[in-house]
Amino acid sequence: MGKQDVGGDKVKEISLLPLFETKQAGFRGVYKMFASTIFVGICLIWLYRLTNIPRAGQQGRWAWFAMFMAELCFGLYWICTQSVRWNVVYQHPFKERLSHRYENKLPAVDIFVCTADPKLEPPSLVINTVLSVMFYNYPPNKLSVYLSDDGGSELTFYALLEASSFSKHWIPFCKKFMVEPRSPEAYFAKLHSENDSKHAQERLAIKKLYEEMKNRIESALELGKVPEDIRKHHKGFLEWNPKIAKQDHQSIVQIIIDGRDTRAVDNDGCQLPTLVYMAREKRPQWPHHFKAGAMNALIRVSSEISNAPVILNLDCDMYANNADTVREALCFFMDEAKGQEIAYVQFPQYFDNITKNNLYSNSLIVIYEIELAGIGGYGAAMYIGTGCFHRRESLSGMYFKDHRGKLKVEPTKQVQRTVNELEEAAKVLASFDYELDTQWGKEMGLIYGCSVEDVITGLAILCKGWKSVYYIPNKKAFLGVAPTTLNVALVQQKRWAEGLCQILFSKYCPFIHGHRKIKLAAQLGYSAFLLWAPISLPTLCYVIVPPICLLRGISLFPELTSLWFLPFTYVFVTNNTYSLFEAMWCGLTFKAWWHHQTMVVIRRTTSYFFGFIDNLKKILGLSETKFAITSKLITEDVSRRYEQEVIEFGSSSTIFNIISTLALLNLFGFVGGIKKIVIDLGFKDSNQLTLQIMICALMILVNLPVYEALFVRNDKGCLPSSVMINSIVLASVICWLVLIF
Ligand SMILES: O=c1ccn([C@@H]2O[C@H](COP(=O)(O)OP(=O)(O)O[C@H]3O[C@H](CO)[C@@H](O)[C@H](O)[C@H]3O)[C@@H](O)[C@H]2O)c(=O)[nH]1
Ligand SMILES: [Mn+2]
Repeated sequence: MGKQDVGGDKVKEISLLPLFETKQAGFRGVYKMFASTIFVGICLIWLYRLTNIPRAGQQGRWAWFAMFMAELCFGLYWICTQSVRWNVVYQHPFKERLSHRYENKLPAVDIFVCTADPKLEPPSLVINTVLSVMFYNYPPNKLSVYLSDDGGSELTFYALLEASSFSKHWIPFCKKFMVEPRSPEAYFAKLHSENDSKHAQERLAIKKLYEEMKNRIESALELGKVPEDIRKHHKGFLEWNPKIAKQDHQSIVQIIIDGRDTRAVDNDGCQLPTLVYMAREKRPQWPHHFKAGAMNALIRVSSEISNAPVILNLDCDMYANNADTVREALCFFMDEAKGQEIAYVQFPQYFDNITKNNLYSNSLIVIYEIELAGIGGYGAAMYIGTGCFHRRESLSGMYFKDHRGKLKVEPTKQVQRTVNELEEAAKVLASFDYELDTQWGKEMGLIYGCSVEDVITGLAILCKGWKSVYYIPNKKAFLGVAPTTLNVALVQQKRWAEGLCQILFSKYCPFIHGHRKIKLAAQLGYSAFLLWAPISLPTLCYVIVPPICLLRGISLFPELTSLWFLPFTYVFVTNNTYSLFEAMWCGLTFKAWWHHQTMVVIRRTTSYFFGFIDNLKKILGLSETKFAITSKLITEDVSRRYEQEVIEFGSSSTIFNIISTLALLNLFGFVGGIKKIVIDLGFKDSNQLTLQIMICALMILVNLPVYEALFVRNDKGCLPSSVMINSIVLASVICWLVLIF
């Protein structure tokens, strides 16, 4: 519509329309009523435990208390998980309105990509992410892409150089055919039907270029170094000498493409975005604070070079899938009424390599579609790392009350300074000394000392008076790589559980620090995550105590014929039916939901438990924060089993010994219980043990893949015989001890 067509009033009206809209999810009333009935059931269970305590001296008194404590914890935890379901909201940005109002006043955006290890995070993966963000539907002179390489590797640097040359072909190709996704690897992996059009021909040509580049990068990786003839072509390689190691090197900053340079153009003559390689200084004796340290160095280095008011952070494995994402995110920051107070906009983290039935339950889809949207409903969306847009001011530690005015449109451009000068200045900012005796890692930037630097930083920002938004776009904005083996998945979960629990005891505990800044319901919502590690204790109790008591014929649950039986069954059945319904609503299959049940038991009894223990150690000063990088490498053998949805155990870690022992314990308990009923009791009084036997039976069903890996499978991913022997011995000893004492 031309400007002439609309009267003055109409123009005004359009410019007053909000840039985004918040809609509440439906059926909230119905859900609240339904949840109340479960709550009544939970209270009845507690009442049953309190009114039926075995008398002193009677068998199973301690077991009874243990069950009561476990049910008390589950009940309270359930309440936390409700607060994320009462106020689920979904956001809708209007990018046309943004263009209409601000097309010539769009702010600059800095995009940070983090990588840490060329072996676990192959450079070809990293540059796919970089290439995917070099061309958004956004003015290229307003985009700057920074790669932080904590691996300090010339191989990654080399890959980035290759990517910068390739981008000159890739961007025009994407533009010409409106190609998406803009990660070449993901794009070429898609099936393309037409074969002889102009598009197809050009695709073949560019695919060849891409594959040649990938080969060069991969053979350098195999060689372990960049070939001499290539090294000669870029002065950047001079930074690497044989003495440089991952944990021991000076700071390196290289502006590979200078977006200010009018000669920095693609093959069509269009401007390219700025592209910067950074490896912050590392010395073995100094802690480097993992991703948080990298992000803080990036914040400073970028402030010297492009200083955009908005920052997007991506992990190296998470490519951009939607070219409009930047515009959509800006709708939130630039909304006239509510945009001012928004510190960050978090997108869900979807994955590209999830199997049909979500083996390992890695897609976290219910968390993304419901729980995080629920916390977002209270204006306190969680910052969960990759896929988050930040307002630079809030990320640099500014309080909301000190913040003035809108996003700056023109970044403070460094027009006069040469690339060399900028690089030298940036190197100082990326050096270790720079942070000494400053507030970086405490009050400024990402917070140090926690293995979920993101969540704790998000809370710190909210506590400074800012609000945040969680936004699920219709077309997925980013796609990443999820773990493909059980071990890697559990190590990742352990890191999360440990870090989340640490927040509970830190000064950023939402209940204390967040008091009056974050709504109570949101505080409870955060606890649903922060309590992952502690919830392992009641779970272990529920997995261990019933089978042990079965062996001795001690009854812990009401009889089938008693009315108390009802609340137990009601809570159990409705809760699980609801979770199944929720999973299916999010698009999961029944089998995926079932995998999730297996994974919940495995995670809670191992990862979360170890996370809890390591937290205690940390509190006692016995250990320090660690960060085990998630491997993004997939070997062919493993990948085949992953595709077939066969769980990959394949090593003999403590974790697998525990999983197998618990599975066997429940099997033995079940057998013992049946024997008790049939032989010892001759079916008399068997009602007393029914519920307990059912619980063991469920545990057995959930553990079927474990038995299979122990006794049936013989591929490389099965459980090694050492684990089989350990767990049989351990479970038998436990049973034997139970029976003789
Ligand atoms: O010393 C380090 C360690 C890690 N990273 C980077 O941090 C990112 C996340 O590491 P990853 O091993 O992939 O961990 P995940 O558990 O998959 O990451 C999730 O959890 C992290 C911690 O909560 C968040 O930072 C991430 O954004 C989120 O995707 C990767 O890009 C790494 O390259 C560094 O830059 N330096
Ligand atoms: Mn990751």
